[in-house]
Amino acid sequence: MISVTGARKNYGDFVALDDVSLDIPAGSLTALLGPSGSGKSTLLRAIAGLEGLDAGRVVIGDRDVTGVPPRSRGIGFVFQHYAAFKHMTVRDNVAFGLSIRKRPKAEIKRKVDDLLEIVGLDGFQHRYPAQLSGGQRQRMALARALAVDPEVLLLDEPFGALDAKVRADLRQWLRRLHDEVHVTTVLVTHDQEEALDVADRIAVLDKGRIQQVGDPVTLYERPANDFVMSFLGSVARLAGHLVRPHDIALHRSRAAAEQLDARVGGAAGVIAAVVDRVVRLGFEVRVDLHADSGEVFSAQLTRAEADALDLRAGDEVFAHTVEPVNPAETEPALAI
Ligand SMILES: Nc1ncnc2c1ncn2[C@@H]1O[C@H](COP(=O)(O)OP(=O)(O)OP(=O)(O)O)[C@@H](O)[C@H]1O
Repeated sequence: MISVTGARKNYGDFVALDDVSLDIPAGSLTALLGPSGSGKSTLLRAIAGLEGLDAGRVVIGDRDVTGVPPRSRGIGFVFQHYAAFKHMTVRDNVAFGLSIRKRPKAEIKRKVDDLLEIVGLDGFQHRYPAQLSGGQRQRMALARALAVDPEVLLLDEPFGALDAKVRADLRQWLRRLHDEVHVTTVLVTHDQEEALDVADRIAVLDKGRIQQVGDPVTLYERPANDFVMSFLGSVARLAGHLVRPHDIALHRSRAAAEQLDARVGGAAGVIAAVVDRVVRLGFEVRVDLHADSGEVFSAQLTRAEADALDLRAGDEVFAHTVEPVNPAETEPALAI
């Protein structure tokens, strides 16, 4: 377990960490998620000891490491741009931490072979970093960080510089790697999809404060505030209420909308709106609308729902939110 208690960090007048307390369970893969400047890197660097705190404590396992230098904290760290030793082969880069600790040669060989296999670089040991792709280099960085058996693995946007497809592959790979090695891992990301996809716990930060901590489903379905809700997925504003686009139901008839809205107890009432655009996105269909009040919003329907409604630009519809008190009582909101 990692415990951060009452962490404060100021840069001049700017408050980067504002009384942050966070427990990170042993063996978890926890994401620190937030927009640029929210303090997530500062928090990670404080856990690593790369950043001193103005106040607060950091405990790793049963050791208070607050004043302890990074090299003695039992951590492995991977940055967005991994600074590999360019003149060393992949093998020597991964072995580096073990070599300087003067571990026996046979042990180093065994360990490096194992790690290269785990990170999928076992035919690449004799290459130099310049001969690897960006994704391979980050995997080498992870192998190197893991080589010294860290108690904690700290990752600061490790896939941030890679293109979307490689990022998506690597986060799946990181998830599998974590399931295999179980080292307590903290991942900094500004990408909600990455956090939801890979982490078993997410701490959402904004303006140097923790907004909510929980598992991905809880954060998505029961966000603590509007910030968390907006940051974890797309939202629409309907009569002043923030709702997920897939929690908006559309009907052709006002009476049907009112009847269903009364049944589910929707928060926003029934709103007359006009369809601006219907966009098919694979299995889902996004309907862009504007209300009589001028409010612009989007609803997300399944293809079957959209086909049944057969909407075109210019059509009038009646929208309400589907926020059932008891989901068991709710029928699919599609009475036309
Ligand atoms: N050494 C520094 N000197 C002054 N200000 C700093 C320093 N390091 C960070 N900051 C400021 O502290 C705030 C938090 O920075 P931090 O790097 O923790 O944010 P972040 O959430 O990781 O954002 P990003 O995703 O952009 O890296 C930012 O506004 C940043 O400008």
